[in-house]
Amino acid sequence: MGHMLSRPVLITGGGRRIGLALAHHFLTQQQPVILSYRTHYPAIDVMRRAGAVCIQADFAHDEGINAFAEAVKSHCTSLRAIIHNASGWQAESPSTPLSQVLNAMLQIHVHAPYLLNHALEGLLRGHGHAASDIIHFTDYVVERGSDKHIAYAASKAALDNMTRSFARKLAPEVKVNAIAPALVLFNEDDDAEYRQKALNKSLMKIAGGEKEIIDLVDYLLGSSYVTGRSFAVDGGRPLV
Ligand SMILES: NC(=O)C1=CN([C@@H]2O[C@H](COP(=O)(O)OP(=O)(O)OC[C@H]3O[C@@H](n4cnc5c(N)ncnc54)[C@H](OP(=O)(O)O)[C@@H]3O)[C@@H](O)[C@H]2O)C=CC1
Ligand SMILES: Nc1nc2c(c(=O)[nH]1)N=C([C@H](O)[C@@H](O)CO)CN2
Repeated sequence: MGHMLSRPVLITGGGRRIGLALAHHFLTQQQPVILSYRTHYPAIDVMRRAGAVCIQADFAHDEGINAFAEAVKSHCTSLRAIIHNASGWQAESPSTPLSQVLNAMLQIHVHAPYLLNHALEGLLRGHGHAASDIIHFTDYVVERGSDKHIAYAASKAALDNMTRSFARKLAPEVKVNAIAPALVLFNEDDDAEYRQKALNKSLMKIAGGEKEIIDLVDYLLGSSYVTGRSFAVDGGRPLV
């Protein structure tokens, strides 16, 4: 039995970028954190020293998801929130069988949230009206599709739909909402041409940055009323 945390926020994919920024934010607020990581970046050791419980997990197969759920239960008897951040942005490519792309996208964006929400429901309940939260990270492409990330967009659309299903199942103790970003962070290998093209796709012409997401997560956790909804963080992209 690991050391027991008091109502931690659970963040999947907390080893880098937005998930790591969220974990750091909550720890700074003295909010206990459990995070999953697949790759052991140096940041994981930093988070551990800061008090986070960091659990290695690969959600590529249901066995890994279910084992992670059991590991979470060994560290806490209740959860403040589950933030489903873990994701793969995989495009279709001639070198990868289509079934492999589709299975990978469904595994991380549908199997993981679906199985973890069911497995950990009991840890979210029992704390009163709107006392717990689930947040699904979807994507702007849920609205309009994507010609280059078809399986990715479809799996995020399924996650968007599950937001409403779990909101109906878990209210009023647990609120369930989605955050649908467009360009929040570039990837290191994004070249100047790609970056400029991507920036031009929104009205605001910037990448939103982690703080936009963190501030919205704080709002959702602080609400006693909002549930079953998706919140776009897209710089006005649909209006371009
Ligand atoms: N960045 C952006 O501009 C946008 C982001 N979003 C969404 O916001 C969320 C955060 O985005 P971002 O920080 O860029 O995400 P990243 O792609 O940078 O990180 C995703 C995390 O998920 C983990 N992960 C991937 N596959 C698996 C798996 N099979 N099992 C366990 N963990 C896995 C990764 O682990 P590892 O490091 O080991 O690969 C990584 O830590 C995502 O859901 C994303 O889809 C949506 C639109 C735009
Ligand atoms: N898991 C991820 N999903 C997405 C990423 C990412 O880096 N990891 N990035 C994007 C892009 O920023 C896209 O929104 C640009 O138009 C989408 N999803």
